[in-house]
Amino acid sequence: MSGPRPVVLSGPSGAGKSTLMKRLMRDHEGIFGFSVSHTTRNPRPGEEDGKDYHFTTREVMQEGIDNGDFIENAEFSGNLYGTSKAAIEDVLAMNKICILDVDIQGVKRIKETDLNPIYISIQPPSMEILETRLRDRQTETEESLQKRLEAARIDMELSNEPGVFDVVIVNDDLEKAYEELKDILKDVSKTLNDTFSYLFNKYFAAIAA
Ligand SMILES: Nc1ncnc2c1ncn2[C@@H]1O[C@H](COP(=O)(O)OP(=O)(O)OP(=O)(O)O)[C@@H](O)[C@H]1O
Ligand SMILES: Nc1nc2c(ncn2[C@@H]2O[C@H](COP(=O)(O)O)[C@@H](O)[C@H]2O)c(=O)[nH]1
Repeated sequence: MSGPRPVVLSGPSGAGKSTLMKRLMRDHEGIFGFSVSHTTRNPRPGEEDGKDYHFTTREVMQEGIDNGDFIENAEFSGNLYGTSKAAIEDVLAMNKICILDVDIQGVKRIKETDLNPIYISIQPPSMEILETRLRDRQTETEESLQKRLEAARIDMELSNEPGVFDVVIVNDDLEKAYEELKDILKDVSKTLNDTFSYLFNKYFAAIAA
């Protein structure tokens, strides 16, 4: 795939990936584009089909997977999630930096492809704080909350293994985590291809103005 180098954001459910990513996209409109995943879970209040996710059924999604339409897919907390080739191509076609939000299984599968993204893990300060954030978000049943906490324990262990992520950000203070994320994207841009550097130059010229 051609175009600017994508960015994978991963980390436990409730760590703050969507919060950080939405802010990045809102503050720097036209620079970043979200790879809209498919999922078989039900939409949450306020979530829009085609914007937050492509909400679908297991049968339809499985058919797409069997047809080779997905670069990766995973079972998470009782539902199927996946990144379609079209989701990424749509963003790259607009010459935007593609941001993917995937779990640790997705990270492993993407490493087997030629996507070559920057891998960033967003981690919570502790399991206790993660649980509080997930409960306060009020999106989960007790059963799905427990599944997410179990997955989080595995994720937190794996994220510390050398070579899995390029960077790990601990999202304790939201402002600090956001600044760190912006700094990483700025630093990484120096080593990237011309298109990406061009976009970053455009981006930093815009925020300096
Ligand atoms: N630094 C922070 N301090 C306190 N609360 C936070 C912080 N960052 C995020 N939150 C809150 O924690 C909750 C979980 O954040 P968010 O939904 O962004 O997590 P996520 O990693 O995207 O989760 P998921 O993978 O389930 O989509 C939200 O209610 C959000 O407002
Ligand atoms: N492997 C993939 N994981 C994905 C994808 N889209 C989202 N996710 C991850 O799922 C969990 C739960 O998300 P939620 O929206 O139900 O809270 C979270 O860790 C996401 O990162 C995907 O396409 N592939």
